Amino acid sequence: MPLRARPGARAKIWTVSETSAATAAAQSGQQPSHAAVRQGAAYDSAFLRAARREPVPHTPVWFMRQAGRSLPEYLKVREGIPMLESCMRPELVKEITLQPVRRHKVDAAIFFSDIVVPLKAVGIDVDIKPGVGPVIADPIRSFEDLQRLRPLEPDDMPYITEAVGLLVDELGSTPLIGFAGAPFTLASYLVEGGPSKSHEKTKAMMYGEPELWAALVDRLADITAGFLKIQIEAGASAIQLFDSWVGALAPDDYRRSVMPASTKVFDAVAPYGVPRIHFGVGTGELLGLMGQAGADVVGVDWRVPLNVAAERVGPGKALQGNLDPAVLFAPTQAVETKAREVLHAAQALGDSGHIFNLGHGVMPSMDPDALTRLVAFVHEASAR
Ligand SMILES: Cc1c2[nH]c(c1CCC(=O)O)Cc1[nH]c(c(CCC(=O)O)c1C)Cc1[nH]c(c(CCC(=O)O)c1C)Cc1[nH]c(c(C)c1CCC(=O)O)C2
Repeated sequence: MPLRARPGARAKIWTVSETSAATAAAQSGQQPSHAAVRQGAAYDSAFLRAARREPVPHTPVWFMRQAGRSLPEYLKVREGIPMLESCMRPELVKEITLQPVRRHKVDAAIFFSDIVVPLKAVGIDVDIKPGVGPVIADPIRSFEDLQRLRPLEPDDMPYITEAVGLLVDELGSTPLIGFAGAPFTLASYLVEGGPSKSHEKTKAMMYGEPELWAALVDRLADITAGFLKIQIEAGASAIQLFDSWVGALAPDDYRRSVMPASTKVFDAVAPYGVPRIHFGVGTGELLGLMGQAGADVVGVDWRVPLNVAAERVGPGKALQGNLDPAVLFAPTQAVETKAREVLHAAQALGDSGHIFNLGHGVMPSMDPDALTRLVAFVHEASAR
């Protein structure tokens, strides 16, 4: 099916070379920054081309949570080192980020860190408990508590700048995806004090104390934007904003209470010209709004077929997804049948504009070989 382009759509935003950070800098009469020159090495990769909706030799593929516990080599290098400490060791971050690239031959690396790392950098007492997730010692529940959420300064995370720099040097033409947690998902951890299924305290604040809520997500937007800027300045050539838990909200509540903060994040990084991906779980009803918040690529979980997602998101944006992660536990032939269905549904986007991924992250108990086989299959089945 041909690309659908409507008048007034941002159809060309990633299709012209002047959107390259280096060229943009050159046109404004400035010397291209170090970051822009580094991004140039990955500029023509299948991943970045697909994100810009340009023709690709094959559908690019990477996996959320590709760096982590499904890999024995990860468990080995992490032995005895707490999660958050490992995020502050640049050589270790480099090694863990590269592990899935070496093993699976994925088309992009995702920076090994965590969405709570910038919260720790501004002084929040947070830990990541194995098998549980982020736990906050003193949850944020009042205006007074908000004072603890100071803005992130450019020099607050030298270990991130160093790790991204090491990685970009090593990755060459393979793009590095930087990421951050979106304001709603970070707010949920901060208000609940830890992982939550119902987000009850978070929603109670959102509905009951709208001014406090607005101030909270606005501060988080600044911290998130700061974390993304640090990664882009150091050489990340795309970013993904994870709003993992925002699927818990109805569209009107998303529009009123979350979208302004997420939009602020996307607007803050727009001048860099790197593709911006937005993802959440169970967000079928929010896909259009999440695109409107400022994403160039909308991540889709497995509950909505990509051709339906394309209709909901509208023209001018690429899609990422969306194989049910649990499919990886089935025999190879079933995995390939389901992966082919994803590729087929993506044809609604035309010959480009699709990045293959799982509908959520790799699970710790997954067989790494099944992931390696899936990458090869996607490359082969989508070769043009
Ligand atoms: C919600 C969320 C978090 N962290 C993240 C999200 C958004 C993505 C999503 O929806 O999955 C983002 C994240 N966390 C991690 C990455 C690294 C890059 C990658 O995707 O491979 C990324 C992108 C490493 C990690 N982050 C974490 C691990 C596991 C740490 C370990 O090895 O013990 C890794 C590799 C810890 C973590 N941190 C968080 C959770 C829920 C967990 C898992 C808790 C558990 O079940 O043990 C918060």
